[in-house]
Amino acid sequence: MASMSVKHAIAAAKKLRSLQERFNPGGSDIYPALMGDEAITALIPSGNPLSVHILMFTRALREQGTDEQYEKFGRRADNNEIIGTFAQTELGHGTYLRGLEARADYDRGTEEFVLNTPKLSSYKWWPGGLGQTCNYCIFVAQLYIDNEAKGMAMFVVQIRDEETHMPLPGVHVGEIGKKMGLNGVNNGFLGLKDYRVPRLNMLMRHQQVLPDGRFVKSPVSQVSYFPMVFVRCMVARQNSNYLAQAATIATRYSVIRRQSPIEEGQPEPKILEHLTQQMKVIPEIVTAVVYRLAAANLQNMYNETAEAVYRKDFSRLPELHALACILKVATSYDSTYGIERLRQACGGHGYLTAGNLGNIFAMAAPACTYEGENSVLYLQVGKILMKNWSQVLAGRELMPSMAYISECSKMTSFPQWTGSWECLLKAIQYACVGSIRLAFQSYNARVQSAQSQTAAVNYSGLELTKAAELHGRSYVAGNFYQQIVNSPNKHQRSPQFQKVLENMLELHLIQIFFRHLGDILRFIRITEDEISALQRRLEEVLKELRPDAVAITDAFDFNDKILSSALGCYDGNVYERLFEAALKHPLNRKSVPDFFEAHLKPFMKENADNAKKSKL
Ligand SMILES: CCCCCCCC/C=C\C/C=C/C(=O)SCCNC(=O)CCNC(=O)[C@H](O)C(C)(C)COP(=O)(O)OP(=O)(O)OC[C@H]1O[C@@H](n2cnc3c(N)ncnc32)[C@H](O)[C@@H]1OP(=O)(O)O
Ligand SMILES: Cc1cc2nc3c(=O)[nH]c(=O)nc-3n(C[C@H](O)[C@H](O)[C@H](O)COP(=O)(O)OP(=O)(O)OC[C@H]3O[C@@H](n4cnc5c(N)ncnc54)[C@H](O)[C@@H]3O)c2cc1C
Repeated sequence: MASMSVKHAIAAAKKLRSLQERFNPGGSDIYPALMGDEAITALIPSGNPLSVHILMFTRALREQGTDEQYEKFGRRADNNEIIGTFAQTELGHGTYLRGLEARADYDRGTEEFVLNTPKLSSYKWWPGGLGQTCNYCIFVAQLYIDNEAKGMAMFVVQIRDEETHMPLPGVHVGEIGKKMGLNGVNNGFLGLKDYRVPRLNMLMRHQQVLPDGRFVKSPVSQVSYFPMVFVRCMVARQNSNYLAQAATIATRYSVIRRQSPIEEGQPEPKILEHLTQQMKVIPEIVTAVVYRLAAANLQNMYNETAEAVYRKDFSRLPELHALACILKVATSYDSTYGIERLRQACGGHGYLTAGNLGNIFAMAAPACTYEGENSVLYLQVGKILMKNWSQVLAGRELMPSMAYISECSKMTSFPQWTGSWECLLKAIQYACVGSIRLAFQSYNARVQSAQSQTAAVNYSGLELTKAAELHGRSYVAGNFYQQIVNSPNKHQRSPQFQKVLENMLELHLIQIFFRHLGDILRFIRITEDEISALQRRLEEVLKELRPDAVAITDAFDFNDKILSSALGCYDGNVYERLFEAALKHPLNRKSVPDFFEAHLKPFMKENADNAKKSKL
């Protein structure tokens, strides 16, 4: 599987290169490469072994290396003359980066770094493509000068000979084993023993080690985390795509499959006529659209911040970090749960490999873990919200994406309930700010009682997580509202199209309201009649969107090859394709399976003989 994936990935990368040269000749714009990576990944159901090379290795060289280091390594990496990965996680540590054990000791005598993974737990473990594909990596290690720890640093390390692909002396590298999915990616392990690299192999755009061993600290240590921020932005885009693929499959299947009359004596309807089926499928279509728009916003913000960082302006880094964390978490959680809901909506056939929903789930699910385990990132955002609440209490302005927190903090109570979109959006924001206030009371009480920040974060973790989750909901719903109601190009839309978008906004806001009704009722009084009115509107908007469901998912424009699903094929010949796939199963090559003579027949005969004996 790994070699097939590499073959496909290389073919697709070549295609990508020719597209780039045509649309972006000689340019360094990474965006076409990402689209290419997305296309490559989508075409290789077992995952793209070049993803981390494209998304992390090449970018780290460009963003963390000096111009000279880019010329020496980055250009060859961009041109796929060398293939690398990003080796940060270890067998013993993934989240707590300050606990990483791999070390780089500077030898000023030879102006080299001596790299070691001192224990088994120090081995790099997980990096994509590390097992067999890569011949280089970015090796993340704790930097030591005269045995004094200086923090994390990144090193360009060649791990295999460029001609023979043999692991170099001092390198122990291989595949970590079978996974739930993505088995074409050859995630690998890497051990280094007294492995020497020249001083100039340490990426030194932001921090330097001078020949005599003097250390020049980075102006902002967090900029070394930038490669992770980028992939978190990409995960938001990629996982909204996975959800859109699954929604397309389940929608198409739901208008082909007929089951169970709704009225006695009537013919069996398409299953999408059942209201409960609409509630399983249509909100997921809308969620895919909502996150795709949020991810596009985040990508623009990433590009602006990356340019600023390149100019040594780090001012927007904290806001990008917060948004990249919250969107990576929200998109990966909601897409993973949504794809499973869509699989269940396809009944038994949803469980068939030919439907491909299981594989889409297996591709989407690890995004809840890689690039920052989701609950750790929720806590990251919770900590940032605590800092921002202190700013609110001090009367200071907040970053734009958190401005609503200031506005809500000035409200002494929630205004008269109207049930309008603005009211629903404000209710989610108001509940978020209420949760932040409660979390801050707990957190601050702990800090005031002399608990350390990390301990206070841990013991306030549940409330911090809730506040972070509601902040994500507020941001995503607010972004969708702005795009639908206040977009500058709204007047270029046909009235029919605008109506479909407004129906999607209505569904998203009501769905989020009901999902967080408990959180909202803690801070806002809403009557039973007002809640029942929203229930009616939910049922109504599902009915309104039902005729548009297929057109919206067709607009995602996934080729049958990308969906790779007998349930979601464009021509709708589901049963024929299911049967065609079944007949291809190896067990159907013979009428009598080999195991009959070898196992089944003797087993049944033994039971028959025993039965006869027991009658005698
Ligand atoms: C086409 C699209 C395809 C997309 C699909 C992707 C395919 C590729 C598949 C897989 C690739 C996977 C790669 C990986 O998994 S790489 C390894 C990822 N590992 C992590 O993300 C580690 C997660 N751990 C953390 O983030 C840590 O908790 C930590 C780094 C935050 C460090 O924690 P700690 O030392 O405890 O520090 P603090 O929490 O106190 O933070 C310090 C300070 O720094 C700020 N900060 C933290 N992180 C960042 C950041 N990323 N950017 C900017 N700023 C950051 C934090 O807010 C604190 O700030 P302060 O309070 O103002 O001091
Ligand atoms: C498919 C896949 C691809 C990957 N690709 C790469 C790659 O290319 N390069 C790379 O370097 N890494 C890669 N990784 C590794 C990934 O980054 C780590 O798995 C991730 O950072 C989580 O770390 P961990 O696995 O050590 O889990 P841990 O950090 O051990 O987490 C285990 C549990 O402990 C909890 N926990 C940990 N710390 C805290 C805390 N402070 N507060 C509360 N709870 C906490 C977590 O929430 C989680 O529930 C990949 C992983 C996967 C699954």
